[in-house]
Amino acid sequence: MPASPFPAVLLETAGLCKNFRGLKALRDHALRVAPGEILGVIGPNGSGKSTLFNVITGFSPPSAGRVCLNGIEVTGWRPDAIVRQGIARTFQGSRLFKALTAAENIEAAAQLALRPGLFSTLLRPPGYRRRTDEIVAIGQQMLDLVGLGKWGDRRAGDLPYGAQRRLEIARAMATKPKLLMLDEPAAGLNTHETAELMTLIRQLRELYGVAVIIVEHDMDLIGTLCERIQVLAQGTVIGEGSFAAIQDNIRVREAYLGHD
Ligand SMILES: Nc1ncnc2c1ncn2[C@@H]1O[C@H](COP(=O)(O)OP(=O)(O)OP(=O)(O)O)[C@@H](O)[C@H]1O
Repeated sequence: MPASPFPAVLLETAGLCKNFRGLKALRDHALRVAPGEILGVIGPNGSGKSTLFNVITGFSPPSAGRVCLNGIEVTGWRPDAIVRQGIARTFQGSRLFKALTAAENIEAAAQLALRPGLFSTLLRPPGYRRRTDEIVAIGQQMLDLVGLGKWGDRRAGDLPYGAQRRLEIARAMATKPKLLMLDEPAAGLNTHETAELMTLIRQLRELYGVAVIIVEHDMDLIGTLCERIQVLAQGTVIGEGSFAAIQDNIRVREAYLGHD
């Protein structure tokens, strides 16, 4: 694996495998992501990108290997514990609470990260009120950030599609992640919305120092935004480097770019 141009390591996977009965969806995966880095993961359909996200974020336990965040091994942890450790994600399809308002969607996520717990909710000890205020403030801050500041009271399900996708990112950011993982964030967006999305992702890194891993089929977005790209095919890493380097990589061309 080529060395990362960033010296520090935030996320590290090693020997990561995921088998579904006979199918090896992920084989001996290894990756290092630095704080604040924007990394793209690309590959043909079925190459293991979503499986990688699921294994890192605790939605699917790996068959072998390890995942470490800031030197702490989080392999096999529950998704909520991984969120509290500092990894947040979005999904390919929307997983918003459609009947809740935009603000409530974000506040629910902030609550998970701040962990008020049943005790606090029932007994409301000193500090409870402050924490509730903090959650509402985070919610508004995140809505403003993604351009939905005036839409907090709208039902999430009533928002236009592009706004729902931005709300998903706001919800993930409300957990104050060190690493944000976006699964096909530009899917279904038009050119203008995709450009806005790229600006937003850069802002998130600048304002919060968050590292971002993006799975995306939109090669313009990947080439414009990502400092480094990892390419998967049939669950295996077949290339890694700058956009120019992976375009020149013969294995990548054969497995992926040649299919355009
Ligand atoms: N829960 C599951 N049970 C069985 N097989 C699965 C499961 N999830 C994924 N797979 C298989 O694992 C392989 C990798 O799938 P994955 O969804 O990770 O690919 P992907 O690169 O994200 O694809 P796409 O670009 O189409 O989203 C595929 O062959 C898929 O059919």
